[in-house]
Amino acid sequence: MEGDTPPIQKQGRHLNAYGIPVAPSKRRSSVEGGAATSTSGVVAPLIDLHQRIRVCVRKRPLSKKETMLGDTDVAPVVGARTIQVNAPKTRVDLTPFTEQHSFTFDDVFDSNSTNTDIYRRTALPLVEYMFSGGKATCFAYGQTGSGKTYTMLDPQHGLYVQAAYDIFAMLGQPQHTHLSAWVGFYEIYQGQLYDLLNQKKRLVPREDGNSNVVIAGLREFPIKDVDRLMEVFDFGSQARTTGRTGANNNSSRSHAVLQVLIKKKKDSSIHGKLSFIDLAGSERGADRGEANSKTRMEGAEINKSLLALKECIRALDQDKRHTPFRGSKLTQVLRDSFVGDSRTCMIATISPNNPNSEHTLNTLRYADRVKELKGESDPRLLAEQRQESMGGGLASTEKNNNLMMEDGLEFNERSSIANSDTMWEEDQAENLLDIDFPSQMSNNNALATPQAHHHHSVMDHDHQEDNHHHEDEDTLEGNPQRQHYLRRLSSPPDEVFTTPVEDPFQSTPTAITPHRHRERLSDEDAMLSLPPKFALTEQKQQHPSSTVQPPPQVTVKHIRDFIKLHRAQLKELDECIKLEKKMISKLSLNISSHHDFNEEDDPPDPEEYAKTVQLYEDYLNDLDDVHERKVACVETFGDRIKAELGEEEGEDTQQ
Ligand SMILES: Nc1ncnc2c1ncn2[C@@H]1O[C@H](COP(=O)(O)OP(=O)(O)OP(=O)(O)O)[C@@H](O)[C@H]1O
Repeated sequence: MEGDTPPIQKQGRHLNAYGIPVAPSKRRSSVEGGAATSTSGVVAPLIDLHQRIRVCVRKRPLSKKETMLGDTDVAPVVGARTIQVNAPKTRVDLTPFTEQHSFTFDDVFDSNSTNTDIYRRTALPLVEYMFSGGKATCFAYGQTGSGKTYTMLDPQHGLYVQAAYDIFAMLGQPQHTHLSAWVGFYEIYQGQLYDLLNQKKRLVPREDGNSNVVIAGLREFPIKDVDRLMEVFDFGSQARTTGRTGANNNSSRSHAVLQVLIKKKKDSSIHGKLSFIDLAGSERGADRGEANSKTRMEGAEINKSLLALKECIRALDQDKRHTPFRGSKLTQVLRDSFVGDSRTCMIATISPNNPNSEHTLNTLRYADRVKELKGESDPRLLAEQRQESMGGGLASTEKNNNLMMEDGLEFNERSSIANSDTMWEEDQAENLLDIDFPSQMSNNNALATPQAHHHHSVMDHDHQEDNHHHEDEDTLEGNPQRQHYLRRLSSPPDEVFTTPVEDPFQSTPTAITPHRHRERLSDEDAMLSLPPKFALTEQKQQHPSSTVQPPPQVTVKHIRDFIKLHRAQLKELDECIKLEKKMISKLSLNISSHHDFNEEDDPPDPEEYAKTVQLYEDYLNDLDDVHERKVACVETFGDRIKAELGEEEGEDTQQ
């Protein structure tokens, strides 16, 4: 496929992710950087697969149809971490030119990469993390038709199937015999949750007193092997909302969340959680084609939630104290998988053909905003490489994985990983989950459906929850009709599920207050954390502009830190304003270069006019992004000011 890439024209400009020209001398190619090239056999660098946030890109091959239409591949992978987009453009004098953009991510997978290659560097570390007692999320983001479902939920090779093989292999290990796997599958469509395993029953996300997200009414199933998981998954997939868009005849119009839980057999308390998310297509206006208003509304809702997701992960990557979870239902339900000691892996999927270059750029910019790596020489990447070359700092799991990859073992052979307990010792020491999840569970589902309880803060007040029932594991195991589970799945709940769930939180009063939780986070990040609640001395000062008590003790270091934060905030706003100025210049230059646009009597050249309108649309989309960035910045800083003044924080800040 790479051979199809058109040569970059001489007059082409090299731009960074945001379209700002980069001086040629500063460009780094994979060759310069010593990285492998994009052809088969590329070995991605041995980076830390256990970072809190990983952002990877997957490029799919050109489809037969695209090849027949003569489309070319304009997105060459130029290193294990860098991809370029050679966007075809036309100057105002109609001469064609190419805009070249470069992006660097934790991993870039070329079109010849298999789902297994991708699994090894994305979901496998999350599976292991889940067994260590953590919460993790793996999601695919990209334009409609770019391969999200193929990557995430393909019934043969999707990451979830590959993960399932490893999960069951690990459950078979002696140290895990006390654990069992459960699965739930739901979709988020137009801001509402629907259970894909229970006749699309409407679900309500709630939050318990310990900041755990509980999906009220979600039916979860104990899973014994991969076959059963696939059967359950197939059943749920058929219920998923799809539609036809201008870009894909079978487009996912909802976000699908496949939630795998590892529970302790003795009390069904949660040991670990891994969510696979196939996001709805990220198409923008032009893709909607002749779409009706329903499709447009779907598109607007999808865009809103994707924007919220981006801002949340970005806030986490930058260790911002304020994470705007309330921006959408998607981020509300993922909240507990993002806070605390969690792991997130995003796979941005792209279509490499020239007609999709603008969408590809949008996807890559989105991914770039989530985790802003500054080229292959980014200090974060170099630090990891240094660690590797010194032979230290890598989790033993990673070393094992890489050794195994070199050995060419299959992923299910890898599952018999030795010493997984010791591999995760360090993480277990830091694990917050023993506190996040109630430890004294009844025999029932921990996350799925607590009954109404005074510890819950309800996210969605619109709907009353239904009584939750769940399938008794022993009953199912001994059931001779097990192979007919599909029929039972579609039967009314009471036929199958006879054990009402007790409220797990009833017997476990709140173990930790949000306040205590916050204190723990503040240890992690002294700079952005709250000041130590001002409790160290008796000294009292009255702040002139506030009725609440100001900090009794403020150290010079504390003030310096605050000034630093203030400067950082101004810098961020300054960058936003610079970007906006560039955007304005680009658009106004285009308009003023067309004299006929100003002649009222003379209609402008329709082709040029259409290009300008397109430019205007791009400008608005970019403006929207920059505006969100400013809002996030101002809100975060506003929270910090409030905290300095000793005022109460908003709900979202209590992680
Ligand atoms: N890496 C790949 N190799 C081969 N075929 C692929 C690959 N990625 C995607 N495809 C094919 O491209 C088509 C579109 O992929 P898919 O349905 O996964 O896109 P999507 O991003 O999930 O779209 P939507 O958001 O509309 O649901 C499918 O026919 C799929 O089989």
